[in-house]
Amino acid sequence: MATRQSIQYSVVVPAYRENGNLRPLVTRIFAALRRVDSPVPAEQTEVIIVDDNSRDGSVETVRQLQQEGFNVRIIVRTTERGLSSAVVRGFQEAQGDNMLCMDADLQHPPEYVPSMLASMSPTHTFVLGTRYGKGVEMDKDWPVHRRIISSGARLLALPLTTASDPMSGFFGIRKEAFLKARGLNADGFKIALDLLIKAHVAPNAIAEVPFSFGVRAEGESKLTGKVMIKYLEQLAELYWYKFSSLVVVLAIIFVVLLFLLLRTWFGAVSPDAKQRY
Ligand SMILES: Nc1nc2c(ncn2[C@@H]2O[C@H](COP(=O)(O)OP(=O)(O)O[C@H]3O[C@H](CO)[C@@H](O)[C@H](O)[C@@H]3O)[C@@H](O)[C@H]2O)c(=O)[nH]1
Ligand SMILES: [Mg+2]
Repeated sequence: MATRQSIQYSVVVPAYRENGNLRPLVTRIFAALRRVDSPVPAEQTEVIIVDDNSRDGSVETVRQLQQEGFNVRIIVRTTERGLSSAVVRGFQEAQGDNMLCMDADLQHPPEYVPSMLASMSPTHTFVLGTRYGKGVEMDKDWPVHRRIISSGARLLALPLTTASDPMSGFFGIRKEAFLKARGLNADGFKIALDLLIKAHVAPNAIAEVPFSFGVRAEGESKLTGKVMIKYLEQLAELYWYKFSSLVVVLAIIFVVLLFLLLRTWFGAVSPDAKQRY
């Protein structure tokens, strides 16, 4: 097994009740990394599952995978819940300088992991798996209502970032960029968007990798109406985060202009007023 120092790449997987998906996920990730043309060595890569006390056999599956020689470990949280906070926890625990986040349910193809990891560098501190790139399409079985919600959510984020798919759950960030982010909103599902803004990732520091978003292999989605409301709250916070200084500057300009206008107006009126009395 790889030594602690040799780990350069960490794959963080938030997971809740995903036992059935963990074995195919981990074995496919390492199979992709062991290919001769992989740009990233399997020995320098670890997989971290962040599970919220699913108690569905996930711990036993990971233990079995470890015995088979896979560099995978599982963090079981018992007091916290939620996708974004699980990702943040995984990034905090990661040993690699290049950290990738992906879903457990195989909607993010494990075969893309090597190229996603290799796309990160000191100049490209963020890699984004995008469903809106050239030549890719959402899986044809993806429900229409999810496509509509996804497009609406993307539209609302347009003023915040130039990234083509900031809603994506398939993304990576370099450790040094992650450490710059302050006050992350770890509620909800859209941690990539929060990181893009709060780690101050410049547009030219984002590498985009188009991929086709598949359908869930097993189990069910945890994206509920509550998650969508949380997204709107997160957007409001990010708009304020990004534009509040602009609002303050505009308010100051407005007050100064108003003051000058009133002074000119009263200055012009008062001599007449004196003459009349
Ligand atoms: N630890 C933990 N993991 C969670 C939780 N909720 C969800 N997850 C894990 O997060 C991953 C994504 O959850 P899904 O429930 O499969 O989400 P989705 O509807 O497929 O949404 C995905 O696609 C969206 C784009 O349409 C993304 O915006 C979203 O982040 C996610 O990647 C899965 O591995 C799931 O087990 C939680 O409360 N805790
Ligand atoms: Mg899913």
